[in-house]
Amino acid sequence: MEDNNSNISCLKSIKDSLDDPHDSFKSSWNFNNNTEGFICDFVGVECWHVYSNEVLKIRLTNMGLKGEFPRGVADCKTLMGLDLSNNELSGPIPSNISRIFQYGTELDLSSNRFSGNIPKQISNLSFLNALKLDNNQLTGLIPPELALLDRIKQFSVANNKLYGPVPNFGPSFNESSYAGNPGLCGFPLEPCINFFSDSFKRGFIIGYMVSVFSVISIFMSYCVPWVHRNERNKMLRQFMLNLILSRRNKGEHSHQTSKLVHLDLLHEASRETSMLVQLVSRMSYADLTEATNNFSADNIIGIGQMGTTYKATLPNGWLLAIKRLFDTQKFDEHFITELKTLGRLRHDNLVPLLGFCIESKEKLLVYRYMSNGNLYDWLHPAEGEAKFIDWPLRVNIAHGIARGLVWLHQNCNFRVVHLDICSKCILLDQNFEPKISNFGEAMLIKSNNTDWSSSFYKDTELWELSFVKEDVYHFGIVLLELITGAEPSKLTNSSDTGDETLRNGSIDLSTSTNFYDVIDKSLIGRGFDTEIFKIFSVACHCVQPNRDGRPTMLEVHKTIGAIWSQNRP
Ligand SMILES: Nc1ncnc2c1ncn2[C@@H]1O[C@H](COP(=O)(O)OP(=O)(O)OP(=O)(O)O)[C@@H](O)[C@H]1O
Repeated sequence: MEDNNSNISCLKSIKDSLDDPHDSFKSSWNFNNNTEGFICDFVGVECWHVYSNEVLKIRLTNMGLKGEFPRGVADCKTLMGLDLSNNELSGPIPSNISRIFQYGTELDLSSNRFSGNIPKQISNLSFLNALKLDNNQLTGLIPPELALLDRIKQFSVANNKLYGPVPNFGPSFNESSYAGNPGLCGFPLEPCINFFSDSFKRGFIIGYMVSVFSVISIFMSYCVPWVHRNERNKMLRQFMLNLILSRRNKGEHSHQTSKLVHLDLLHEASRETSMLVQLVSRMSYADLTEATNNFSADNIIGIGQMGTTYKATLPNGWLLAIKRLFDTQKFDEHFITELKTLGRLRHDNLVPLLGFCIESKEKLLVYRYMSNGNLYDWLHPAEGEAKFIDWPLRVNIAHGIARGLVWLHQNCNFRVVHLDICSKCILLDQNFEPKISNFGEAMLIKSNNTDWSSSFYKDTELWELSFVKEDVYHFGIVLLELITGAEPSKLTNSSDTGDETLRNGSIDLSTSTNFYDVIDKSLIGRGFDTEIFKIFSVACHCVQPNRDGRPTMLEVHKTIGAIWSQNRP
């Protein structure tokens, strides 16, 4: 009886909240009758059973209805389908949609005037198999969390004003689902790597950024004395050089300096927190506890410097890796940096950061699970472990890491330097595709940044030399590790202390014994020696002490790609 009453008050509330200029449904929704099942005769109402007041579907379509999303549907506890398409409804899609339409399987709000962002909470509608939001005025990013809707069969957001990457749904939808949103990218549309190649898209994004930062930049250009800015730049320049010099030592000074630079960046990044919340969903501690079997020791994948990583399984079968940070403030900065960098980046060669959780003292980062673990463990298997990756796979991995780094350095709307590339932070998915992880040391700037506090990053020479070439160096070490199978610490020492074998790329293969001394013995004589030597030469370029002489990641990526394709069909 209580359910019946709530269904009736649900329909009453919908009737009251909508403007029905052509009297398409209101006159038929007559609440004077009180017999069981009377609401089932209402126009657009379908019940579970004609003799009971339990609403199954509400279909009010093509009626010229005006008003906002009828939040009263929350009282229709048994509602599974809501079709309000082809009306003139406006305003936002409610952010508490997952409570309002808890058991919904079909939601059709297409061809209306709904505006604002698509709420990420839609991803909590776990029974949803049809979501139609096309032909509205929706803006912003499509929440990547929508990819968690594992029952979804129909999906359309065509003809809105959305931008950014499309969600990585398991079964992908075709282009028509996304058409008419000039800023969207990623399969089945143009790859996001070309996001800035189209002038319209560029205009769209830059317009957005410029509007946000123009006030700040105008103020800073005219009000901050030039001398002051110059001195500050000099100081920051010194910071960065110190940072690079001391980073190798991993000493206290390095930590202090990096902290100062990070604080500056965090200050800048904090302006965009609202956008980040759209990208990385906040997950509940209770759900994550359940998914890891109460953080059971059996679920531990590994223990790093910052915390313990657990394998987790969601009720829908999705596999996650959850990094539970040790309870110390020391890692707060890493935690935030990881969220603010990796959280907004989506690329095939970056590990997807799906969410985070902060509850009392707990800080957790949630990633997609990479079933082949990290590259380091494959190159340095424990005794008795039968792990081996052959040369073609190694080149493919190198090529993928380079591709990811090129994207970070040059091709996205944010320029990012990782600053901690190593074989441990290269994760491998089920196909051994490499995914860069661990962005806790990373730095990020907008590519059209005009903010004075970051103007030193616009000094291309400084940015390239201080940071980008640091990533190139670390990538070179990973390449050497792939070629030699040696521990990275050994390689770092060799190149820093002047081992000519590793520092000099111009080794003559026909005469040199050095090359064969250092190469991983298991790779020799399998038809790839010349190719290995060429990659070795690339690695030596990357690790040369003179930063100026190191190639860019774009050059490295092209060279590896060319070497790779020369010998393969
Ligand atoms: N998304 C993931 N999927 C599968 N395994 C992962 C994932 N993320 C991390 N791991 C594994 O969990 C372990 C711990 O990772 P973590 O990043 O904490 O430590 P690390 O890589 O040793 O780095 P550090 O010690 O610098 O923190 C590593 O063995 C790593 O391979």
